[in-house]
This record gives sequence, C-alpha cells and structure tokens, in this order.
Amino acid sequence: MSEIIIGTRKSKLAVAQSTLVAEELADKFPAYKFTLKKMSTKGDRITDRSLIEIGGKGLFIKEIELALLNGEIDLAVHSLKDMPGEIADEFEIIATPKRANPLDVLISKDDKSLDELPQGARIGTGSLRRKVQLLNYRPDLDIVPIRGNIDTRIKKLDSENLDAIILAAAGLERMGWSDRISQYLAPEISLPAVGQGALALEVRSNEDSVKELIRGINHCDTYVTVTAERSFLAYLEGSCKIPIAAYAQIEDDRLMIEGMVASLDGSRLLRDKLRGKREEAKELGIKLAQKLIKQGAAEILAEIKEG
Ligand SMILES: NCc1[nH]cc(CCC(=O)O)c1CC(=O)O
Repeated sequence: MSEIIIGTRKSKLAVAQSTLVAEELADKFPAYKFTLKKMSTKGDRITDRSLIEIGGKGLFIKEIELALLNGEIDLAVHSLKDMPGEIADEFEIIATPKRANPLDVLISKDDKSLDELPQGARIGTGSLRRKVQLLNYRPDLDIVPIRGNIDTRIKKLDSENLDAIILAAAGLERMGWSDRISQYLAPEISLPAVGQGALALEVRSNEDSVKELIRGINHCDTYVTVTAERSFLAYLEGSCKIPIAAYAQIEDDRLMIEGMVASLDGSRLLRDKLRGKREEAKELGIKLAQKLIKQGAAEILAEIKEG
C-alpha cells in the first residue's frame, strides 16, 4: 500500500484542518494510506511579537515547504490565507477543498454586536486589514494589537480587558467553537482576507502522480474564486504588512470579485468590484488590481513600502 505523508503545522486548528483533508482523501482513495506529520514553524514558536515584526506570513510556510522539497512529506495543508500571493516554481497549489465560511466574526463580552459596543470600545486584532475596516465603520473604536492561536486570542478578551476580538469564522467553525460567535461581519463592513476560509493543498511541481491524486478532492468553485483573489494580491504585491482584502464569489455561473486597499491609518480606503467569466479568474484579479491602481492604490502601496 502506498503511503502519502501530509505535513501540517502543529496548532490545533492546523491539525483539525489537515485531519479533515486526510479523511476526505482516505474516503476517495482507499488503496492509499494518509499519515499526518505535525511540524513546528517559526510563526508558531514566536508568539510574543507581531507577525509584521518577525517577517510576515511566510513564517508559517517556509519550514513546511522545505520538508516538501526534501521529500519528508508529499503534501502540505495550509490555510490559504497564510500563503503569500506567489510561491516558488518548485511548488504548486494543486487543489483547494470546499471553502468554509469566509467571513470575519466578532466575539464580544455579553454577546454584543458591533453596533451595540460602547463608545471607544477596545477591540483586539493584529490584522491591519481588520483594523482599517473597523475604524472606517466606527472611528471611535480603540484597536488593540493581539496575536496567538485562536484559543489564546479568546482568552485575551478577559486578560487584556477587551470588549471584543475579531476572528475568522472558518477557524472557529472547524474547531467546533461557533457558539462563541456574537456576530458575522458582512463583507460590506469587513471584506475578508484573500483566501480566508479556504485550504491550500501544496505539492512538489514535478510529482505528477501525487498531483493527480490530490486533484481528486479539488472543489472547482473554491479554486476559481481563490485564484482571482490571489492574482489580485500578487499583482499588488500584497502582504500582511498592507491593509488589503479580496473576496470572490460565483454568481449565476459568473465570477464576481471585490477588492480593498487602504493606507496604514485607514484614512484612505479604496474599494471596488468587477464581474467576469469564471475561466478568466486570474485576469479578473489583475483587472481589479489595475482598477484600484487607477484610483490611487499605487501611491498608497508605495507609501507603505517606503515606511
Ligand atoms: N491569521 C491566522 C489564521 N489563518 C487562518 C485562520 C482561520 C482559518 C481560515 O481563514 O482559513 C487564522 C485565524 C484567524 O484569522 O482568525
């Protein structure tokens, strides 16, 4: 019997996600054995500094890609949201299983909604994307930077004397903690991160037989929508150091994508959308990026990069 080794971060969420993938693969391909290999990444080990300080999203990915490269694992399962817009030629995101709920959610004390929170309420989030959109909606809010795994962040609600925190619905749902959710934030308030709620199945580009197998659990609509979002991100060279968001959906077999770019303090926020053919997902992401550039996104991005 052939064995496929699946590499994952060792956080509870990562293990829950990769277990789901392993089960789906085992169901579909009973002749194979799928084994999880849990790995620690730099992003997991350093939890007392912001991601931006220690080097951004790639920190959750690098060690796992190295294991792919040297053959320790055959498949890597990542949160797509944690992947940079472009990956090295040695690797390929060959499939995305069905996306979970892509929205951001509010977890608040006394289950208050965003509108019910008191004037000047303290909201915990380490994400610039969430920060600028929240302030755009309610300028009175006090945004407090927090980091850590989902359970750590929920604990900070009390330990840091916060009124609420913002998290991804998908993570909470996959952990079975949806009952903690006070409010799902509509995309009009908080446009989700590129790839939020989706998983990336990453393999070595030269491994045709593994690619063929993993493609078996691809979900086409998910793949098309995240392709558009990731091409928007890559074109704007977005990273977690930039307040950037994109969310694509299939509507009547057409592809619709919305994107957002903002300055660091949120004083300038650009947002627009486009519709197109689902076969042209990559081009649509680029077209939307170009549309925002015409409206001033290039200046915003240059300003952020110059520091
Ligand atoms: N930034 C970390 C991260 N990466 C993926 C998820 C949640 C699951 C997902 O979006 O797929 C989270 C937690 C969060 O933002 O609340």
